[in-house]
Amino acid sequence: MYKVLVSDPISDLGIQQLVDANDVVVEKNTGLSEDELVAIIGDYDALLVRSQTRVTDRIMTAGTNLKVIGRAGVGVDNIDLEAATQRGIIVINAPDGNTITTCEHTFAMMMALARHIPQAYAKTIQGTWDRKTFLGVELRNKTLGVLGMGRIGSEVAKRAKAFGMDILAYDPFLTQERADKLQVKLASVDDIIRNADFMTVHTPLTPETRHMISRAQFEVMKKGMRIINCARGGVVDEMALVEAIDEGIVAGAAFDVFESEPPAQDHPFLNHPSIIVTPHLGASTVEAQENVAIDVSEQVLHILRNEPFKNAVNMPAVAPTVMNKLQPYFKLGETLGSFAAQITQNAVQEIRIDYAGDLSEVDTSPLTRYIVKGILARHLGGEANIVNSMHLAKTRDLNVVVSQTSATKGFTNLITVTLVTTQDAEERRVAGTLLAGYGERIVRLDKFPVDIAPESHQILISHNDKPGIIGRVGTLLGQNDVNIASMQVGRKIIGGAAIMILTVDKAVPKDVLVQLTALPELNTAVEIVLE
Ligand SMILES: NC(=O)c1ccc[n+]([C@@H]2O[C@H](COP(=O)([O-])OP(=O)(O)OC[C@H]3O[C@@H](n4cnc5c(N)ncnc54)[C@H](O)[C@@H]3O)[C@@H](O)[C@H]2O)c1
Ligand SMILES: O=C(O)CC[C@@H](O)C(=O)O
Repeated sequence: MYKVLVSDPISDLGIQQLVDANDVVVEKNTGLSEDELVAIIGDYDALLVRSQTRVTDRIMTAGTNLKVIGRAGVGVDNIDLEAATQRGIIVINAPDGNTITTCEHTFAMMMALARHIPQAYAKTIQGTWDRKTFLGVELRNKTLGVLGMGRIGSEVAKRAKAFGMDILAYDPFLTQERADKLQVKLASVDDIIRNADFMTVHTPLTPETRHMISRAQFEVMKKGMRIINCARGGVVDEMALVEAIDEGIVAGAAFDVFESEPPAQDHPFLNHPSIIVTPHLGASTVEAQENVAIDVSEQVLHILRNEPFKNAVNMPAVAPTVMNKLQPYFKLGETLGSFAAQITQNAVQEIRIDYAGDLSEVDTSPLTRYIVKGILARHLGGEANIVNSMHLAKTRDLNVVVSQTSATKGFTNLITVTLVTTQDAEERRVAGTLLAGYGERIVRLDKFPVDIAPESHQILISHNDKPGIIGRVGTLLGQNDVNIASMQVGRKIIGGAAIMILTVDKAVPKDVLVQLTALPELNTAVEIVLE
Protein backbone atom coordinates (compact mmCIF):
# COMPACT_ATOMS: atom_id res chain seq x y z
CA MET A 1 0.00 0.00 0.00
CA TYR A 2 1.33 3.41 -0.93
CA LYS A 3 0.78 6.17 1.62
CA VAL A 4 0.04 9.70 0.41
CA LEU A 5 0.06 12.72 2.72
CA VAL A 6 -1.92 15.82 1.71
CA SER A 7 -0.45 18.67 3.76
CA ASP A 8 -2.28 21.69 2.27
CA PRO A 9 -5.98 22.24 1.51
CA ILE A 10 -6.45 20.52 -1.86
CA SER A 11 -9.77 19.91 -3.66
CA ASP A 12 -11.46 16.70 -2.43
CA LEU A 13 -12.92 16.07 -5.86
CA GLY A 14 -9.48 16.51 -7.40
CA ILE A 15 -7.83 13.84 -5.24
CA GLN A 16 -10.77 11.41 -5.51
CA GLN A 17 -8.88 9.13 -7.91
CA LEU A 18 -6.14 8.71 -5.30
CA VAL A 19 -8.69 8.03 -2.59
CA ASP A 20 -10.41 5.46 -4.83
CA ALA A 21 -7.20 3.65 -5.80
CA ASN A 22 -7.05 0.28 -4.05
CA ASP A 23 -3.27 0.40 -3.66
CA VAL A 24 -3.18 3.87 -2.04
CA VAL A 25 -4.06 5.26 1.38
CA VAL A 26 -4.58 9.04 1.48
CA GLU A 27 -4.21 10.97 4.72
CA LYS A 28 -4.98 14.68 5.09
CA ASN A 29 -3.09 16.60 7.72
CA THR A 30 -2.86 20.31 6.96
CA GLY A 31 -1.19 23.26 8.69
CA LEU A 32 1.72 21.23 10.10
CA SER A 33 4.95 22.89 11.21
CA GLU A 34 8.29 21.72 9.76
CA ASP A 35 9.01 19.76 12.97
CA GLU A 36 5.61 18.07 12.84
CA LEU A 37 6.14 17.09 9.21
CA VAL A 38 9.64 15.79 9.93
CA ALA A 39 8.17 13.59 12.66
CA ILE A 40 5.65 11.84 10.39
CA ILE A 41 6.93 12.08 6.80
CA GLY A 42 8.97 8.85 7.05
CA ASP A 43 5.71 6.88 6.75
CA TYR A 44 4.75 8.31 3.37
CA ASP A 45 5.55 7.52 -0.26
CA ALA A 46 4.10 10.75 -1.65
CA LEU A 47 3.44 14.28 -0.42
CA LEU A 48 0.83 16.55 -2.01
CA VAL A 49 1.12 20.30 -1.37
CA ARG A 50 -0.11 23.69 -2.58
CA SER A 51 1.99 26.73 -1.76
CA GLN A 52 1.73 26.81 2.05
CA THR A 53 3.87 23.80 2.96
CA ARG A 54 7.56 24.57 2.65
CA VAL A 55 9.15 21.28 1.67
CA THR A 56 12.65 21.67 3.06
CA ASP A 57 15.77 19.53 2.89
CA ARG A 58 15.10 18.48 6.50
CA ILE A 59 11.65 17.18 5.61
CA MET A 60 13.04 15.26 2.63
CA THR A 61 15.87 13.80 4.70
CA ALA A 62 13.27 12.46 7.11
CA GLY A 63 11.12 11.26 4.21
CA THR A 64 13.08 8.08 3.65
CA ASN A 65 10.23 6.48 1.66
CA LEU A 66 9.33 9.62 -0.26
CA LYS A 67 9.22 9.00 -4.02
CA VAL A 68 7.26 11.98 -5.22
CA ILE A 69 6.19 15.46 -4.15
CA GLY A 70 3.18 16.71 -6.06
CA ARG A 71 2.56 20.47 -6.22
CA ALA A 72 -1.08 21.25 -7.00
CA GLY A 73 -0.22 24.42 -8.95
CA VAL A 74 2.58 25.95 -11.01
CA GLY A 75 5.24 27.57 -8.79
CA VAL A 76 7.55 25.14 -6.99
CA ASP A 77 9.42 27.82 -5.05
CA ASN A 78 8.15 26.28 -1.79
CA ILE A 79 10.02 23.04 -2.57
CA ASP A 80 13.80 22.62 -2.25
CA LEU A 81 14.32 21.21 -5.75
CA GLU A 82 18.05 20.72 -5.36
CA ALA A 83 17.53 18.58 -2.26
CA ALA A 84 14.75 16.60 -3.98
CA THR A 85 16.99 15.89 -6.98
CA GLN A 86 19.88 14.82 -4.77
CA ARG A 87 17.59 12.44 -2.91
CA GLY A 88 16.01 11.11 -6.10
CA ILE A 89 12.57 12.42 -5.21
CA ILE A 90 10.51 13.34 -8.25
CA VAL A 91 8.82 16.74 -8.01
CA ILE A 92 5.82 17.24 -10.27
CA ASN A 93 3.53 20.21 -10.71
CA ALA A 94 0.25 20.93 -12.46
CA PRO A 95 1.27 23.65 -14.89
CA ASP A 96 -1.90 24.05 -16.95
CA GLY A 97 -4.79 23.73 -14.55
CA ASN A 98 -4.82 27.26 -13.14
CA THR A 99 -3.73 29.31 -16.17
CA ILE A 100 -7.11 30.73 -17.12
CA THR A 101 -8.14 31.31 -13.52
CA THR A 102 -4.98 33.31 -12.80
CA CYS A 103 -5.32 35.20 -16.06
CA GLU A 104 -8.89 36.14 -15.09
CA HIS A 105 -7.72 37.24 -11.65
CA THR A 106 -5.16 39.46 -13.34
CA PHE A 107 -7.99 41.12 -15.26
CA ALA A 108 -10.09 41.43 -12.14
CA MET A 109 -7.13 43.22 -10.53
CA MET A 110 -6.47 45.39 -13.59
CA MET A 111 -10.06 46.56 -13.77
CA ALA A 112 -10.37 47.02 -10.02
CA LEU A 113 -7.20 49.14 -10.22
CA ALA A 114 -8.44 51.18 -13.18
CA ARG A 115 -11.76 51.91 -11.45
CA HIS A 116 -10.74 51.98 -7.74
CA ILE A 117 -13.36 49.35 -6.99
CA PRO A 118 -12.04 48.12 -3.59
CA GLN A 119 -11.55 51.68 -2.30
CA ALA A 120 -15.00 52.76 -3.59
CA TYR A 121 -16.63 49.70 -2.08
CA ALA A 122 -15.03 50.32 1.32
CA LYS A 123 -16.29 53.93 1.41
CA THR A 124 -19.75 53.10 0.11
CA ILE A 125 -20.42 50.48 2.76
CA GLN A 126 -19.28 52.97 5.41
CA GLY A 127 -22.14 55.21 4.27
CA THR A 128 -20.14 57.73 2.20
CA TRP A 129 -21.56 58.42 -1.28
CA ASP A 130 -18.32 59.67 -2.90
CA ARG A 131 -18.53 60.07 -6.69
CA LYS A 132 -15.58 62.47 -7.08
CA THR A 133 -12.57 60.70 -5.60
CA PHE A 134 -12.77 57.58 -7.70
CA LEU A 135 -12.36 58.85 -11.21
CA GLY A 136 -11.02 55.92 -13.19
CA VAL A 137 -9.41 55.28 -16.57
CA GLU A 138 -10.43 53.12 -19.52
CA LEU A 139 -8.38 50.18 -20.69
CA ARG A 140 -9.29 50.89 -24.32
CA ASN A 141 -6.42 52.39 -26.37
CA LYS A 142 -4.04 51.97 -23.45
CA THR A 143 -0.72 50.15 -23.78
CA LEU A 144 -0.32 47.03 -21.68
CA GLY A 145 3.22 45.79 -21.02
CA VAL A 146 3.42 42.05 -20.32
CA LEU A 147 6.60 40.73 -18.72
CA GLY A 148 6.64 36.96 -19.14
CA MET A 149 4.72 35.52 -22.06
CA GLY A 150 4.31 31.95 -20.85
CA ARG A 151 0.96 30.32 -20.26
CA ILE A 152 -0.65 33.06 -18.17
CA GLY A 153 1.03 36.06 -19.83
CA SER A 154 -0.12 34.86 -23.27
CA GLU A 155 -3.73 34.42 -22.10
CA VAL A 156 -3.66 37.88 -20.54
CA ALA A 157 -2.39 39.33 -23.83
CA LYS A 158 -5.18 37.61 -25.79
CA ARG A 159 -7.88 39.03 -23.55
CA ALA A 160 -6.31 42.49 -23.49
CA LYS A 161 -6.81 42.61 -27.26
CA ALA A 162 -10.55 42.25 -26.68
CA PHE A 163 -10.38 45.36 -24.46
CA GLY A 164 -8.80 47.32 -27.30
CA MET A 165 -5.37 47.52 -25.65
CA ASP A 166 -2.02 47.61 -27.49
CA ILE A 167 0.35 45.05 -26.11
CA LEU A 168 4.10 45.26 -25.62
CA ALA A 169 5.48 41.89 -24.62
CA TYR A 170 8.82 40.74 -23.30
CA ASP A 171 9.97 37.19 -22.66
CA PRO A 172 13.45 35.80 -23.39
CA PHE A 173 11.76 32.98 -25.33
CA LEU A 174 9.26 35.09 -27.27
CA THR A 175 9.98 34.82 -30.98
CA GLN A 176 8.82 37.34 -33.61
CA GLU A 177 6.68 34.59 -35.15
CA ARG A 178 4.84 33.89 -31.91
CA ALA A 179 4.50 37.60 -31.14
CA ASP A 180 2.87 38.08 -34.57
CA LYS A 181 0.55 35.16 -33.95
CA LEU A 182 -0.51 36.62 -30.60
CA GLN A 183 -0.76 40.09 -32.16
CA VAL A 184 1.61 41.62 -29.64
CA LYS A 185 4.61 43.85 -30.21
CA LEU A 186 7.91 42.25 -29.27
CA ALA A 187 9.53 44.69 -26.82
CA SER A 188 12.38 45.02 -24.36
CA VAL A 189 11.86 45.56 -20.64
CA ASP A 190 13.03 49.11 -21.21
CA ASP A 191 10.41 49.70 -23.99
CA ILE A 192 7.71 48.50 -21.63
CA ILE A 193 8.86 50.63 -18.74
CA ARG A 194 9.03 53.79 -20.83
CA ASN A 195 5.80 53.27 -22.80
CA ALA A 196 3.21 51.16 -21.01
CA ASP A 197 0.16 52.54 -19.20
CA PHE A 198 -0.43 49.24 -17.45
CA MET A 199 2.22 46.63 -16.74
CA THR A 200 1.58 43.07 -15.60
CA VAL A 201 4.25 40.55 -14.59
CA HIS A 202 3.95 36.80 -15.29
CA THR A 203 7.42 35.40 -14.70
CA PRO A 204 8.63 32.97 -12.08
CA LEU A 205 10.79 34.40 -9.29
CA THR A 206 14.38 33.61 -10.26
CA PRO A 207 17.68 35.33 -9.44
CA GLU A 208 17.21 37.14 -12.77
CA THR A 209 13.61 38.27 -12.21
CA ARG A 210 14.06 39.19 -8.55
CA HIS A 211 13.51 42.98 -8.35
CA MET A 212 13.58 43.22 -12.14
CA ILE A 213 11.35 46.24 -11.56
CA SER A 214 13.14 48.36 -8.98
CA ARG A 215 14.44 51.88 -8.33
CA ALA A 216 16.36 52.11 -11.64
CA GLN A 217 13.25 51.14 -13.64
CA PHE A 218 10.94 53.49 -11.70
CA GLU A 219 13.30 56.38 -12.46
CA VAL A 220 12.64 56.08 -16.21
CA MET A 221 9.07 54.79 -16.04
CA LYS A 222 6.19 56.38 -17.92
CA LYS A 223 4.43 58.63 -15.46
CA GLY A 224 1.07 57.34 -14.26
CA MET A 225 1.70 53.65 -14.96
CA ARG A 226 -0.42 51.06 -13.12
CA ILE A 227 1.29 47.79 -12.14
CA ILE A 228 -0.23 44.36 -11.53
CA ASN A 229 1.55 41.36 -10.02
CA CYS A 230 -0.30 38.06 -9.88
CA ALA A 231 2.88 36.05 -10.41
CA ARG A 232 5.37 36.01 -7.57
CA GLY A 233 6.21 38.49 -4.82
CA GLY A 234 9.67 39.97 -5.36
CA VAL A 235 9.56 40.38 -9.14
CA VAL A 236 8.65 44.00 -8.38
CA ASP A 237 10.66 45.56 -5.55
CA GLU A 238 7.95 46.32 -2.97
CA MET A 239 9.69 49.16 -1.15
CA ALA A 240 10.81 50.87 -4.36
CA LEU A 241 7.21 50.59 -5.66
CA VAL A 242 5.77 52.31 -2.60
CA GLU A 243 8.30 55.13 -3.04
CA ALA A 244 7.45 55.42 -6.76
CA ILE A 245 3.74 55.69 -5.93
CA ASP A 246 4.36 58.27 -3.22
CA GLU A 247 6.54 60.26 -5.64
CA GLY A 248 3.73 60.26 -8.22
CA ILE A 249 5.56 58.08 -10.77
CA VAL A 250 3.21 55.11 -10.44
CA ALA A 251 -0.54 55.74 -10.31
CA GLY A 252 -1.40 52.54 -8.51
CA ALA A 253 -0.67 48.86 -8.05
CA ALA A 254 -2.65 45.64 -7.66
CA PHE A 255 -0.78 42.79 -6.01
CA ASP A 256 -1.89 39.22 -5.32
CA VAL A 257 1.53 38.10 -4.15
CA PHE A 258 4.12 39.33 -1.65
CA GLU A 259 7.82 38.93 -1.07
CA SER A 260 6.94 37.27 2.21
CA GLU A 261 3.52 35.67 2.66
CA PRO A 262 1.46 36.51 4.55
CA PRO A 263 2.82 40.08 4.69
CA ALA A 264 3.58 41.65 8.08
CA GLN A 265 0.76 43.67 9.65
CA ASP A 266 2.72 46.90 9.04
CA HIS A 267 3.55 46.11 5.40
CA PRO A 268 3.34 49.41 3.48
CA PHE A 269 1.00 47.88 0.85
CA LEU A 270 -1.70 47.33 3.45
CA ASN A 271 -3.93 50.36 3.80
CA HIS A 272 -2.06 52.28 1.08
CA PRO A 273 -4.76 54.26 -0.79
CA SER A 274 -3.29 53.47 -4.23
CA ILE A 275 -2.48 49.79 -3.71
CA ILE A 276 -5.03 47.00 -3.80
CA VAL A 277 -4.20 43.53 -2.60
CA THR A 278 -5.56 40.00 -2.50
CA PRO A 279 -4.13 37.14 -0.42
CA HIS A 280 -2.57 35.02 -3.22
CA LEU A 281 -5.94 34.18 -4.70
CA GLY A 282 -4.81 33.95 -8.33
CA ALA A 283 -5.45 30.21 -8.56
CA SER A 284 -8.36 30.10 -6.15
CA THR A 285 -11.37 29.05 -8.18
CA VAL A 286 -13.35 25.86 -7.88
CA GLU A 287 -12.39 24.93 -11.42
CA ALA A 288 -8.66 25.57 -11.08
CA GLN A 289 -8.38 23.78 -7.75
CA GLU A 290 -10.12 20.74 -9.16
CA ASN A 291 -7.99 20.83 -12.32
CA VAL A 292 -4.64 21.04 -10.54
CA ALA A 293 -5.59 18.39 -7.99
CA ILE A 294 -6.79 16.01 -10.71
CA ASP A 295 -3.63 16.54 -12.76
CA VAL A 296 -1.25 16.08 -9.86
CA SER A 297 -3.10 13.06 -8.41
CA GLU A 298 -3.03 11.32 -11.78
CA GLN A 299 0.74 11.76 -12.11
CA VAL A 300 1.42 10.76 -8.50
CA LEU A 301 -0.44 7.50 -9.15
CA HIS A 302 1.64 6.85 -12.26
CA ILE A 303 4.88 7.47 -10.38
CA LEU A 304 3.94 5.27 -7.43
CA ARG A 305 2.97 2.50 -9.84
CA ASN A 306 6.18 2.90 -11.84
CA GLU A 307 4.29 3.97 -14.95
CA PRO A 308 5.28 6.73 -17.41
CA PHE A 309 4.44 10.18 -16.07
CA LYS A 310 4.64 13.84 -17.09
CA ASN A 311 5.19 17.29 -15.55
CA ALA A 312 8.32 16.42 -13.59
CA VAL A 313 10.01 19.65 -12.57
CA ASN A 314 13.39 18.19 -11.67
CA MET A 315 13.71 16.18 -14.88
CA PRO A 316 13.78 17.47 -18.45
CA ALA A 317 10.40 17.74 -20.15
CA VAL A 318 9.86 15.29 -22.99
CA ALA A 319 7.08 15.35 -25.59
CA PRO A 320 4.59 12.46 -25.17
CA THR A 321 5.36 11.20 -28.70
CA VAL A 322 9.06 10.95 -27.84
CA MET A 323 8.27 9.30 -24.50
CA ASN A 324 6.08 6.68 -26.22
CA LYS A 325 8.92 5.86 -28.57
CA LEU A 326 11.54 5.62 -25.82
CA GLN A 327 9.57 3.77 -23.20
CA PRO A 328 10.11 0.24 -24.59
CA TYR A 329 13.88 0.84 -24.35
CA PHE A 330 14.03 1.88 -20.69
CA LYS A 331 14.46 -1.66 -19.33
CA LEU A 332 17.06 -2.53 -21.99
CA GLY A 333 18.97 0.69 -21.22
CA GLU A 334 19.10 -0.03 -17.51
CA THR A 335 20.13 -3.64 -18.19
CA LEU A 336 22.97 -2.56 -20.48
CA GLY A 337 24.19 -0.04 -17.90
CA SER A 338 24.06 -2.62 -15.14
CA PHE A 339 25.76 -5.30 -17.30
CA ALA A 340 28.54 -2.92 -18.32
CA ALA A 341 29.16 -1.85 -14.72
CA GLN A 342 29.33 -5.45 -13.49
CA ILE A 343 31.93 -6.53 -16.03
CA THR A 344 34.08 -3.46 -15.29
CA GLN A 345 36.47 -4.01 -12.41
CA ASN A 346 38.38 -0.71 -12.46
CA ALA A 347 37.08 2.76 -11.57
CA VAL A 348 35.09 4.35 -14.37
CA GLN A 349 35.96 7.86 -15.56
CA GLU A 350 33.74 8.16 -18.63
CA ILE A 351 30.46 6.70 -19.81
CA ARG A 352 29.97 6.68 -23.58
CA ILE A 353 26.52 5.98 -24.91
CA ASP A 354 25.91 5.59 -28.61
CA TYR A 355 22.38 5.46 -30.03
CA ALA A 356 22.16 4.07 -33.55
CA GLY A 357 19.38 3.56 -36.07
CA ASP A 358 15.82 4.57 -35.03
CA LEU A 359 17.11 5.97 -31.76
CA SER A 360 19.11 8.64 -33.54
CA GLU A 361 15.90 10.46 -34.48
CA VAL A 362 14.66 11.35 -30.99
CA ASP A 363 15.81 13.13 -27.85
CA THR A 364 17.18 10.16 -25.93
CA SER A 365 18.01 12.03 -22.71
CA PRO A 366 15.37 10.16 -20.62
CA LEU A 367 16.84 6.86 -21.82
CA THR A 368 20.34 8.05 -20.90
CA ARG A 369 19.09 8.52 -17.33
CA TYR A 370 18.06 4.84 -17.18
CA ILE A 371 21.42 3.68 -18.54
CA VAL A 372 23.36 5.85 -16.09
CA LYS A 373 21.12 4.65 -13.27
CA GLY A 374 21.92 1.05 -14.24
CA ILE A 375 25.65 1.81 -14.14
CA LEU A 376 25.60 3.68 -10.83
CA ALA A 377 23.30 1.23 -9.07
CA ARG A 378 26.16 -1.29 -8.97
CA HIS A 379 27.88 0.79 -6.29
CA LEU A 380 25.10 3.06 -5.05
CA GLY A 381 22.22 0.56 -4.96
CA GLY A 382 18.82 2.11 -4.38
CA GLU A 383 20.31 5.59 -3.95
CA ALA A 384 20.58 5.93 -7.72
CA ASN A 385 17.39 6.49 -9.67
CA ILE A 386 16.29 8.16 -12.88
CA VAL A 387 15.81 11.54 -11.18
CA ASN A 388 19.26 11.81 -9.65
CA SER A 389 21.39 9.58 -11.93
CA MET A 390 22.81 12.44 -14.04
CA HIS A 391 23.34 14.55 -10.92
CA LEU A 392 25.12 11.67 -9.16
CA ALA A 393 27.34 11.11 -12.20
CA LYS A 394 28.27 14.79 -12.24
CA THR A 395 29.08 14.91 -8.53
CA ARG A 396 31.38 11.94 -9.09
CA ASP A 397 33.17 13.66 -11.99
CA LEU A 398 31.88 10.97 -14.33
CA ASN A 399 31.82 12.30 -17.84
CA VAL A 400 28.73 11.15 -19.78
CA VAL A 401 29.26 11.41 -23.54
CA VAL A 402 26.27 10.68 -25.76
CA SER A 403 26.36 10.29 -29.52
CA GLN A 404 23.72 9.44 -32.09
CA THR A 405 24.14 7.99 -35.52
CA SER A 406 21.58 6.98 -38.10
CA ALA A 407 23.86 4.16 -39.31
CA THR A 408 21.97 0.99 -38.41
CA LYS A 409 25.01 -1.26 -37.83
CA GLY A 410 22.84 -4.22 -38.89
CA PHE A 411 20.07 -3.49 -36.37
CA THR A 412 17.01 -1.26 -36.54
CA ASN A 413 18.10 0.16 -33.22
CA LEU A 414 21.26 -0.32 -31.22
CA ILE A 415 22.43 1.05 -27.88
CA THR A 416 26.13 0.74 -27.13
CA VAL A 417 27.40 1.49 -23.64
CA THR A 418 31.14 1.88 -23.19
CA LEU A 419 32.78 2.40 -19.82
CA VAL A 420 36.21 3.96 -19.94
CA THR A 421 38.19 3.22 -16.81
CA THR A 422 40.97 5.06 -15.04
CA GLN A 423 43.21 1.99 -15.51
CA ASP A 424 45.08 2.78 -18.76
CA ALA A 425 41.77 4.03 -20.21
CA GLU A 426 40.64 0.39 -20.56
CA GLU A 427 37.22 0.18 -22.25
CA ARG A 428 34.40 -2.30 -21.54
CA ARG A 429 31.56 -2.34 -24.03
CA VAL A 430 28.06 -3.81 -24.11
CA ALA A 431 25.58 -3.31 -26.94
CA GLY A 432 21.92 -4.26 -27.04
CA THR A 433 18.88 -4.01 -29.22
CA LEU A 434 15.14 -4.48 -29.05
CA LEU A 435 14.30 -7.21 -31.57
CA ALA A 436 10.73 -7.26 -32.87
CA GLY A 437 9.09 -10.42 -31.52
CA TYR A 438 12.13 -11.38 -29.38
CA GLY A 439 12.47 -8.48 -26.97
CA GLU A 440 15.75 -7.32 -25.41
CA ARG A 441 18.98 -8.85 -26.66
CA ILE A 442 22.61 -8.18 -25.83
CA VAL A 443 24.35 -8.42 -29.20
CA ARG A 444 27.90 -7.36 -28.44
CA LEU A 445 30.29 -7.78 -25.53
CA ASP A 446 33.56 -5.91 -25.97
CA LYS A 447 34.77 -7.04 -29.40
CA PHE A 448 32.65 -10.22 -29.52
CA PRO A 449 29.31 -10.51 -31.34
CA VAL A 450 26.84 -12.44 -29.09
CA ASP A 451 23.11 -13.06 -28.84
CA ILE A 452 21.98 -13.12 -25.22
CA ALA A 453 18.51 -12.70 -23.77
CA PRO A 454 19.29 -10.92 -20.46
CA GLU A 455 18.32 -13.06 -17.46
CA SER A 456 18.64 -12.70 -13.70
CA HIS A 457 21.85 -14.72 -13.26
CA GLN A 458 24.66 -15.00 -15.76
CA ILE A 459 28.35 -15.84 -15.66
CA LEU A 460 30.75 -14.14 -18.03
CA ILE A 461 33.95 -16.09 -18.53
CA SER A 462 36.96 -14.98 -20.49
CA HIS A 463 39.27 -17.78 -21.58
CA ASN A 464 41.61 -19.01 -24.27
CA ASP A 465 39.91 -20.81 -27.14
CA LYS A 466 41.24 -24.29 -26.33
CA PRO A 467 39.52 -27.71 -26.58
CA GLY A 468 37.95 -29.08 -23.39
CA ILE A 469 37.31 -25.79 -21.61
CA ILE A 470 33.52 -25.84 -22.08
CA GLY A 471 33.37 -29.34 -20.61
CA ARG A 472 35.48 -28.40 -17.60
CA VAL A 473 33.29 -25.38 -16.83
CA GLY A 474 30.10 -27.48 -17.18
CA THR A 475 31.45 -30.20 -14.90
CA LEU A 476 32.56 -27.74 -12.21
CA LEU A 477 29.21 -25.95 -12.17
CA GLY A 478 27.36 -29.28 -12.09
CA GLN A 479 29.48 -30.43 -9.12
CA ASN A 480 28.45 -27.25 -7.32
CA ASP A 481 24.74 -27.70 -8.12
CA VAL A 482 24.62 -24.67 -10.46
CA ASN A 483 22.34 -25.55 -13.36
CA ILE A 484 23.16 -24.08 -16.79
CA ALA A 485 20.07 -22.86 -18.69
CA SER A 486 21.92 -21.70 -21.80
CA MET A 487 25.41 -21.00 -23.06
CA GLN A 488 27.02 -18.78 -25.69
CA VAL A 489 30.63 -18.70 -26.80
CA GLY A 490 32.33 -16.01 -28.83
CA ARG A 491 35.78 -15.67 -30.34
CA LYS A 492 37.41 -13.63 -33.05
CA ILE A 493 40.08 -16.10 -34.16
CA ILE A 494 40.54 -19.83 -33.64
CA GLY A 495 42.67 -20.44 -30.57
CA GLY A 496 42.62 -16.79 -29.55
CA ALA A 497 40.86 -14.88 -26.78
CA ALA A 498 37.27 -16.04 -26.24
CA ILE A 499 34.28 -15.44 -24.01
CA MET A 500 31.58 -17.69 -22.64
CA ILE A 501 28.26 -16.43 -21.26
CA LEU A 502 26.26 -18.88 -19.22
CA THR A 503 22.74 -18.27 -18.04
CA VAL A 504 22.24 -20.09 -14.77
CA ASP A 505 19.19 -20.75 -12.63
CA LYS A 506 20.36 -19.21 -9.37
CA ALA A 507 22.96 -17.04 -7.68
CA VAL A 508 26.51 -18.37 -8.05
CA PRO A 509 28.41 -18.79 -4.77
CA LYS A 510 31.64 -16.73 -4.64
CA ASP A 511 33.84 -19.79 -4.09
CA VAL A 512 32.51 -21.34 -7.31
CA LEU A 513 33.69 -18.25 -9.22
CA VAL A 514 37.10 -18.66 -7.55
CA GLN A 515 37.20 -22.36 -8.58
CA LEU A 516 36.25 -21.40 -12.15
CA THR A 517 39.06 -18.86 -12.37
CA ALA A 518 41.51 -21.54 -11.26
CA LEU A 519 40.66 -23.78 -14.26
CA PRO A 520 43.41 -24.10 -16.90
CA GLU A 521 43.09 -21.64 -19.84
CA LEU A 522 40.38 -19.68 -17.98
CA ASN A 523 41.20 -16.03 -17.23
CA THR A 524 38.25 -14.44 -15.44
CA ALA A 525 34.78 -15.45 -14.25
CA VAL A 526 32.28 -12.77 -13.20
CA GLU A 527 28.71 -13.20 -12.10
CA ILE A 528 26.21 -10.72 -13.58
CA VAL A 529 22.98 -10.22 -11.71
CA LEU A 530 20.18 -8.39 -13.50
CA GLU A 531 16.88 -7.29 -11.97
N1 LIG B 1 -1.11 34.17 -8.10
C1 LIG B 1 -1.28 32.89 -8.25
O1 LIG B 1 -2.01 32.25 -7.52
C2 LIG B 1 -0.58 32.17 -9.36
C3 LIG B 1 -1.23 31.13 -10.03
C4 LIG B 1 -0.57 30.49 -11.07
C5 LIG B 1 0.70 30.86 -11.41
N2 LIG B 1 1.32 31.84 -10.70
C6 LIG B 1 2.66 32.28 -11.06
O2 LIG B 1 2.59 33.00 -12.28
C7 LIG B 1 3.83 32.92 -12.97
C8 LIG B 1 3.61 32.54 -14.41
O3 LIG B 1 2.99 31.27 -14.50
P1 LIG B 1 2.87 30.54 -15.92
O4 LIG B 1 2.03 29.34 -15.70
O5 LIG B 1 2.50 31.51 -16.96
O6 LIG B 1 4.37 30.10 -16.10
P2 LIG B 1 5.16 29.87 -17.48
O7 LIG B 1 6.35 29.07 -17.12
O8 LIG B 1 4.22 29.33 -18.49
O9 LIG B 1 5.60 31.33 -17.91
C9 LIG B 1 6.63 32.04 -17.30
C10 LIG B 1 7.33 32.81 -18.39
O10 LIG B 1 8.23 33.72 -17.79
C11 LIG B 1 9.30 33.85 -18.69
N3 LIG B 1 10.46 34.46 -18.08
C12 LIG B 1 11.43 33.88 -17.35
N4 LIG B 1 12.36 34.80 -17.02
C13 LIG B 1 11.96 35.97 -17.57
C14 LIG B 1 12.50 37.28 -17.58
N5 LIG B 1 13.64 37.54 -16.95
N6 LIG B 1 11.82 38.24 -18.22
C15 LIG B 1 10.68 37.96 -18.85
N7 LIG B 1 10.11 36.73 -18.89
C16 LIG B 1 10.75 35.76 -18.25
C17 LIG B 1 9.55 32.44 -19.16
O11 LIG B 1 10.29 32.41 -20.36
C18 LIG B 1 8.13 31.93 -19.34
O12 LIG B 1 7.69 32.08 -20.66
C19 LIG B 1 4.65 31.90 -12.16
O13 LIG B 1 5.50 32.62 -11.28
C20 LIG B 1 3.63 31.16 -11.35
O14 LIG B 1 4.16 30.61 -10.19
C21 LIG B 1 0.70 32.52 -9.71
O1 LIG C 1 -1.88 27.02 -4.53
C1 LIG C 1 -2.18 28.20 -4.74
O2 LIG C 1 -3.27 28.68 -4.48
C2 LIG C 1 -1.16 29.11 -5.42
C3 LIG C 1 -0.87 28.65 -6.78
C4 LIG C 1 0.05 29.52 -7.59
O3 LIG C 1 0.82 30.37 -6.87
C5 LIG C 1 0.87 28.68 -8.51
O4 LIG C 1 2.05 28.97 -8.69
O5 LIG C 1 0.29 27.76 -9.11
